Amino acid sequence: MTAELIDGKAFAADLRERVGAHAAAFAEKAGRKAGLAVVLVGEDPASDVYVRSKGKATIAANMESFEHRLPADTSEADLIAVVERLNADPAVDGILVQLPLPGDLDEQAVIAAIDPGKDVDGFHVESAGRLMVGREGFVPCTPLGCIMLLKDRHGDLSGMNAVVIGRSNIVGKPMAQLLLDANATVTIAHSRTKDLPDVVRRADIVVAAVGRAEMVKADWLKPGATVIDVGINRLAPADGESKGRLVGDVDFEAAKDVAGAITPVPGGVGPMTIAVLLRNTLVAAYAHAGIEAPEAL
Ligand SMILES: Nc1nc(=O)c2c([nH]1)NC[C@@H]1CN(c3ccc(C(=O)N[C@@H](CCC(=O)O)C(=O)O)cc3)C=[N+]21
Ligand SMILES: [Mg+2]
Repeated sequence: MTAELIDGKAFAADLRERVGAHAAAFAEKAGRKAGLAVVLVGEDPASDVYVRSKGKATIAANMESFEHRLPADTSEADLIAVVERLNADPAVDGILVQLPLPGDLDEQAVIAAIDPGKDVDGFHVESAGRLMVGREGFVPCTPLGCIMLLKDRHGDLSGMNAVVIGRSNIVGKPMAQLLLDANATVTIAHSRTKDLPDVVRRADIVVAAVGRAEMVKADWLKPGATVIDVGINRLAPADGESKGRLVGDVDFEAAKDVAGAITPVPGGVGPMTIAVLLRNTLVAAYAHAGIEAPEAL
């Protein structure tokens, strides 16, 4: 191993600690805690574990957690009615509707119903538009967490070559925009990109967000590159395992001997996502209370 490990878990713990202290100060000033509502439709066990860990993290950060669990056969109208109630609820500062939604519920229609001032996931078109034109707004938690890790390591990203692999609305596209805002030279690669290994080899910064286990190989990397692995893929259980291993989109075992720095999976980007969600919720709370948010947030 020659790469430095980028300890997202430790960075996230630090961020949560800071947010928790500011959230306590907020509660003093505002006379109420900041509140995050999470809506989970259906009974996917992985989502359930994840929603519960978010609830715990919210409470640990001195905020209020509201969970709404709805049956898998909930209609779009009923789901939107729940979102509208949360929009109107003054105890709720942030609303997260857990994706993916089951069945043929229209995710875009549901997200569009969220008050953009409570859109702590940053998935609303208003938030996406604000990010694109450089106006203040909520930025999706995963890419914001990634850019925090990159700025922590490199300080200034000006002129660096960044390659984002993946073009989703929730990671790839906002990630590219944040890198561009930091004056990196940005390439977005995807499933139709020609000569992907050669494209990745030019990168000083690689952000892998494709959702394919260990797809990015060590010999695709420029020696010394910084690698941010957004993927969280569960492998099939090997002999004697009850649960498969969790791996990223990068072949970590080989890549760690070529990269300059790399995030592990687990313990890299995943924990940052939750910490940033809490941070966004507290920013929303300050705005709702009409109190200026501390600079450090
Ligand atoms: N509206 C919405 N917003 C989301 O942000 C959202 C979502 N829906 N749906 C599901 C995905 C997934 N996601 C994760 C966040 C943290 C970890 C995380 O903390 N992972 C740990 C380990 C997890 C484990 O051990 O299973 C890690 O990477 O170290 C994972 C996954 C947020 N998502
Ligand atoms: Mg995410």
